[in-house]
Amino acid sequence: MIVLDGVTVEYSDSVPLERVTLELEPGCTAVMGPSGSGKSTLLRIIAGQQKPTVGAVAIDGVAVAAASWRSSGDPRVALIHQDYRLVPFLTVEQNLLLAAELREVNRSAVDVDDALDRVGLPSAMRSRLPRTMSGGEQQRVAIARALMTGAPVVLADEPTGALDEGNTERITEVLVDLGRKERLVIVVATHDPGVARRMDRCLRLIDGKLAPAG
Ligand SMILES: Nc1ncnc2c1ncn2[C@@H]1O[C@H](COP(=O)(O)OP(=O)(O)OP(=O)(O)O)[C@@H](O)[C@H]1O
Repeated sequence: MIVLDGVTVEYSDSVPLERVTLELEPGCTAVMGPSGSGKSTLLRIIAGQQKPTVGAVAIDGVAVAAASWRSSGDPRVALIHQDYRLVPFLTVEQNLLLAAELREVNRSAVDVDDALDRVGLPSAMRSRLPRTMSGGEQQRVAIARALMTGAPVVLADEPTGALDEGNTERITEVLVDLGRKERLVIVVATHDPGVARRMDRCLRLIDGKLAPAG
């Protein structure tokens, strides 16, 4: 379980998160809120990519590790972006293996076909370059890359923001399955009410504060 305790993020001219306290269980949580309400900041804080000004974040009782010269954040968390961020000159397989290597995943746990299968892509796609794939396929590769790390927490920042309706549906389905069937903690920042409805729970941020549930 992820616990945020009184998390505030403050810059000289803005306060993107203010005293946010919440618990996130395995399953799917949507985070909605207007542009600038702090959704991406919240995901970066959970991933350890940014330190709160005040407050604490822990996963299963252990404080989230901050990014350092060796890592981009806590190894228990994988972050997926709207624009996929695949390495363009590497094949699908190489993109996935690179993620496992950077996270120092045990070789016996590295299984490219399994990761592709879990996001509904055929193993024949292993040798494709990202530019030869549709946006929806690339986003599925980005999710498979997150799975390669073995992280029990997968955060997705607007994962369907650049996709059409059909691909939005497919990506949402993949994330929902990972939360419900595999019991990963899935947190999805989204502007799409249709995506949020599919999740188990929806949080709302307004000006950096958590809106009351309901
Ligand atoms: N490094 C920074 N320095 C100053 N202000 C920042 C910084 N990073 C974010 N902010 C501010 O924090 C606020 C929240 O930004 P954030 O990206 O978390 O919002 P968001 O809800 O994800 O927005 P969107 O839906 O448009 O992606 C914004 O007002 C933004 O300008």
